[in-house]
Amino acid sequence: MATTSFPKSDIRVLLLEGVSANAVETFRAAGYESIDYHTKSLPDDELKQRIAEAHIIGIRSRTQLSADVLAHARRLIAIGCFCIGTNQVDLAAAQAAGIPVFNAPYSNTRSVAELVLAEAIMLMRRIPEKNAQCHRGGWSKSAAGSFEVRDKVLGVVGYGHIGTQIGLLAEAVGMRVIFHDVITKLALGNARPSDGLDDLLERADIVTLHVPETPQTRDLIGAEQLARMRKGSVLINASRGTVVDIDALAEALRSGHLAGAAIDVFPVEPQGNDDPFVSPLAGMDNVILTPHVGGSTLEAQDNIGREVAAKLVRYSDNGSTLSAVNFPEVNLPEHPSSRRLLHIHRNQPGILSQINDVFSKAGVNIDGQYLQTNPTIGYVVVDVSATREQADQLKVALAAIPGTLRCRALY
Ligand SMILES: NC(=O)c1ccc[n+]([C@@H]2O[C@H](COP(=O)([O-])OP(=O)(O)OC[C@H]3O[C@@H](n4cnc5c(N)ncnc54)[C@H](O)[C@@H]3O)[C@@H](O)[C@H]2O)c1
Ligand SMILES: O=C(O)CC[C@@H](O)C(=O)O
Repeated sequence: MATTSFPKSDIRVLLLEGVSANAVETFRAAGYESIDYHTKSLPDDELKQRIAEAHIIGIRSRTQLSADVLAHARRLIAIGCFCIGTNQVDLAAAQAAGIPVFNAPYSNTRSVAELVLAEAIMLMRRIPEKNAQCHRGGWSKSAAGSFEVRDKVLGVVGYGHIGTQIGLLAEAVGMRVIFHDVITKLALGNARPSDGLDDLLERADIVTLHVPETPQTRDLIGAEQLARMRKGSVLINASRGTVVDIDALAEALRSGHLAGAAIDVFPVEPQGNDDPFVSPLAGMDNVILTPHVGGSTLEAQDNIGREVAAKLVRYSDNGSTLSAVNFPEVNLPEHPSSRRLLHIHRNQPGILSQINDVFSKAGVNIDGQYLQTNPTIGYVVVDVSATREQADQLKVALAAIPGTLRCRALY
């Protein structure tokens, strides 16, 4: 088992929002014992207190790791988002502090796509209203407003991993797929790019959103875009709550312009399962409301738990930043006969020569050296033939270099 200059028993792992038990098992199997596990996100004050003590934190989509929160994370070495989205983390602030952020970019893709396909069929058949009526003792056996999805147009906004997957599933049941993306994408199956967002909105019977949360996607679908959608069409949003102006959507549904919607994500979501959910869409029979469960299948959560925990363990044990979303990527081999020094620094002139000076003065043999930089930070990994004591001394000397953000030794 890999050892670190800091005893593993003292490395504190803080896991929030009920991440899969697999994550806990993965950490324990790698020798990490101090695991603080919570089923909810934490209120800001408590989050700041706990993150101040944590070396590794695992979150899902609810916990906001803002620059303000990260300023308290004095000991933190890595962040794991046990999901696809990483918008809840201030990635630039984490990078500036020398903290890599990892996620699971594909583990719940299929789960979201399956749900969206099911919702498309349910909405086109007006099942949400019929279901609600039956529950109230009503009986509305009628084909009015109910359609097959065969030969209908599905408009996919954001043709990435999820968007392409839903496109293929939709074609399998006979839908015609058009898509809009900000970058040129390979069209899969018979899908065709639209002539921009407006064109897609004007042509689609079902519009489904699969963009990330960014400043550009905030209110991407507002009153104007909803008005462009075909009368009687439906909207599905399983991306992020900020992408749709929810009040404008409520109005478009009330007016009857849209026939229905399926919404999984909301501008403000409850912190946990015991907290109330409030939405202008609540109580509308033609709206499927789900509590941000697009990616919540046991298969997806098991995979995510293992995948993200393994990336965090690998970074902590070995220094590899492969697939980090905000950090220079270094894929490192094992180092069975060398001590490994990891140095994360601001990318400023002269720092590399100071790092090299430390090694040349120590007179140790360098067995391997890895370097990746981006305009903000640099990440240098040096494997040396050295005793533990020498490695400790090297770590102290490296940490003293001005511009150092984080420095660790692995034995
Ligand atoms: N509801 C859930 O439980 C759930 C689960 C997984 C992912 N998500 C959300 O779905 C999002 C998409 O996931 P993915 O894996 O497909 O991501 P992805 O990065 O593979 O695809 C996103 C696509 O959106 C495109 N895009 C970005 N900005 C755009 C814009 N302004 N207009 C049009 N296209 C734009 C990108 O170019 C990219 O092709 C995630 O970022 C996450 O927020 C939600
Ligand atoms: O599990 C979650 O909280 C988020 C799921 C989903 O939105 C994602 O980004 O993967």
